[in-house]
Amino acid sequence: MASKALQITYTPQLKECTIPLPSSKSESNRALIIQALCSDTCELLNLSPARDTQTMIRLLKSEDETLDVLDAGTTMRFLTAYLSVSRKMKTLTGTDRMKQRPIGLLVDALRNVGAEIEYLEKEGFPPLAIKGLHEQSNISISIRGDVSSQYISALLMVAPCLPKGLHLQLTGKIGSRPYIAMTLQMMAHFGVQADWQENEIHIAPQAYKGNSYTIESDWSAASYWYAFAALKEGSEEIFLSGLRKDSWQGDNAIVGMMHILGVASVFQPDGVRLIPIPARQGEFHFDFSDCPDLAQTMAVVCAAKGRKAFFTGLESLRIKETDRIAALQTELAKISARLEESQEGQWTLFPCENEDWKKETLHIATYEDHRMAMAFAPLCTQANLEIENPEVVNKSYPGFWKDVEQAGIHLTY
Ligand SMILES: O=C(O)C1=C[C@@H](OP(=O)(O)O)[C@@H](O)[C@H](O)C1
Ligand SMILES: C=C(OP(=O)(O)O)C(=O)O
Repeated sequence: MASKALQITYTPQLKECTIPLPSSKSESNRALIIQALCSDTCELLNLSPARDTQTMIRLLKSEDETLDVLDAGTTMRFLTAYLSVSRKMKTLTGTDRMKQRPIGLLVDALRNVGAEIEYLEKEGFPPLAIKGLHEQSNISISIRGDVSSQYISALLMVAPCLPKGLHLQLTGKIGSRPYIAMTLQMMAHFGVQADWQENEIHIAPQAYKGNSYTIESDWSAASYWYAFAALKEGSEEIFLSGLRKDSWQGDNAIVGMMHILGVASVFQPDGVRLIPIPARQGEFHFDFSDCPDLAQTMAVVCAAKGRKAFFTGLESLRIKETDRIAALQTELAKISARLEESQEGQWTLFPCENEDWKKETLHIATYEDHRMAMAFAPLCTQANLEIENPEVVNKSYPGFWKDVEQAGIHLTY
């Protein structure tokens, strides 16, 4: 859906500001599935305003035969497992892009457990017809760990509700590992124990227990504010509310990454203060295997700060909201920066070669990917910007542009 582009005025120095941040869509979508599987009352506080979470809330209540997840990966994957065990006959569909995002490994795993699921268009991809699980066939199954951790989280959340429980063997490299840990931590909070030893996770049949849970602010959303802090001039502080030092979200890895790029984090009981410090010298190595959603933020900051960096762990980026590698390469070229693969899995970020791009308005395409819009927005500290389809941010952070205005940045729609 094309909309008018958003003009962002060049603003090198931001106002001192407090950014409320949305709460985590990853935590919210897990909490909602657990609540749906729990027969006691679960009180969920501070659920995310993200479209992905609002879609999950709506679809869990829906009586419709066809459920449309739009572009929400976790909603698609978690509902596939949830509907299978709750014996609901539903069709699950999504956007054109969702129909290109693979789901075969999860469907195979659920079929191995005994679920009946059919592909309605292309083998291995949504839309799916879910017919439910009548009798559990296998207790022990294996699944690759290197494609999407969301398949694993989906299986884990339904595992205690299976008549015989589940023994899951993860094969190959495990990507996005903190998201798996988050799933198990949230399950433990609602009374379900799991045993995770190396590549094997065992969950006995057991019931979720009612509890209340307050969702933390979203660390992936926080990363864009770290980027503003790293690129702006002046000593004004940015305060990010609702973030915890002992977070369950792996994207709090942004704290360490940005420390070497010149942003210190001071934790307070109600959030974190971002304070400018001198950046470390030299070239940087960043591994995004555990935190793929930070790759776009870091690529833009390294490019604009003129820092050459070596990136690994980008494998999953090609199957997200867009092919994020291709999107990054195209947009970084507009600021004379490059992201190139030197050997398989090893990427080099060559920073901006010149500053010519700062002289004119920089047009950024967003590829129906919220993270492209938010990762490039901090470049308004360097040049006038124009962001295509700014409403893409609604997927995870509907208040993003309002928060940008709070930082003293002028927007024109
Ligand atoms: O489980 C989750 O909440 C998520 C897991 C990650 O996906 P992958 O496991 O596919 O890398 C991440 O990129 C996504 O934004 C959210
Ligand atoms: C990859 C993402 O989301 P999902 O896979 O849940 O669509 C994301 O939010 O960056």
